[in-house]
Amino acid sequence: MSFSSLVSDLTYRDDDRESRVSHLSRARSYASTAATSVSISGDISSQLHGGYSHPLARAWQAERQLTKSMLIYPLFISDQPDEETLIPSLPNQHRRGLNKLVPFLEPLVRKGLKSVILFGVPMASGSKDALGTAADDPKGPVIQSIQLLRRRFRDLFIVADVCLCEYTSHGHCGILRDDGSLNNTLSVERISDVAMAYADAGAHCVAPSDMNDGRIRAIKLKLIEAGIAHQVVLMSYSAKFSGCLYGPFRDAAGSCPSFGDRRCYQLPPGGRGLARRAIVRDINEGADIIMVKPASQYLDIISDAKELGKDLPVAAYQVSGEFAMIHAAAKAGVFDLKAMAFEATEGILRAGASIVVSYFTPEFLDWLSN
Ligand SMILES: NCc1[nH]cc(CCC(=O)O)c1CC(=O)O
Ligand SMILES: [Zn+2]
Ligand SMILES: [Zn+2]
Repeated sequence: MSFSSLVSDLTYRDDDRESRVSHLSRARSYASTAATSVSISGDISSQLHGGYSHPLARAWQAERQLTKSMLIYPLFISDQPDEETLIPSLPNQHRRGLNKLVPFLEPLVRKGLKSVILFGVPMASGSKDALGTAADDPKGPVIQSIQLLRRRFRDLFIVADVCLCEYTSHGHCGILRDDGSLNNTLSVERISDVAMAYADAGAHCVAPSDMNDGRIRAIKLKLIEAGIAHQVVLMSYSAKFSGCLYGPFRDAAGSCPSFGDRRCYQLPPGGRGLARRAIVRDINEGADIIMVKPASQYLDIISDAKELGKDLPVAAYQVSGEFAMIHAAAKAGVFDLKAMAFEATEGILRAGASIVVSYFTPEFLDWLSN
């Protein structure tokens, strides 16, 4: 038996401690008698298996290991206080009213949930208009839930997504000109007002996902002017790509554009250069965290964000389509759900993210406890 076949034999018996030990002593005695004939010069660096033979040693290979504090859980908050509706295209996820929020979150917070991101969903007829007035309605779902969650969960970090598409009659992420294109100036003015309203209500973090140019600077300036810039995190969805992965979210939030698409403000999937420019711009405008979205299809962009903003945390949003796709494939027997959820997330962390927005958060809280 050759030394190398003995070693691979050992590897295959990794789980069987008894036989592993006896093989080990055989290997040692073989190695000592064969020492004169085994050349150890030159190719020592070819021996890698030893470095990851144990589960803990395997975990140590990752620069970053997933922890509960890296996770942000998206919540869809309806303006109907008692609503609790399953979203068919987004497995296990619900749209919930204010009265359903605390009972739902209590067990998750007990399991170690650290952060949520809030999306308001106005269901009442007539609540949408051209300016997205409902977005910062003090009686609306986002402001109400920020106040409720701040009161009920002292340590929960509350992120408010800032956009208009859930609240506008046309479903676009800003205020439109007559020709249907975004009026950037008016949109930035409105978006920064909404962000301020959420920060005033007590959001720890505001996260504009609208993609209007210059909104990070506008929000930062208003936060400074109001004297609260020192206690609010500004997380920019800097590199948000248009594509087909937001479908289930738009079902959940009722935010599908009534005409056209978002290709003139969200980035084209091939636009790596544009993404890099947007990331640099948002850092210069005062972003505290850079987000890349979607996640798994854009790992190069996550790694670019980490390179360009090496002193900022990078967040990645594993979006509704990525989540639904993993569920569908697991259901079809392609792979095990948990294994894939970890593999996808490990890829996202490896690329450079240290914050992950994920619909898998409740599952991860269980999986990371064991
Ligand atoms: N500005 C809206 C918004 N904020 C977060 C998401 C996507 C999240 C997901 O798909 O899970 C979207 C959808 C969109 O741009 O249409
Ligand atoms: Zn939007
Ligand atoms: Zn949004």
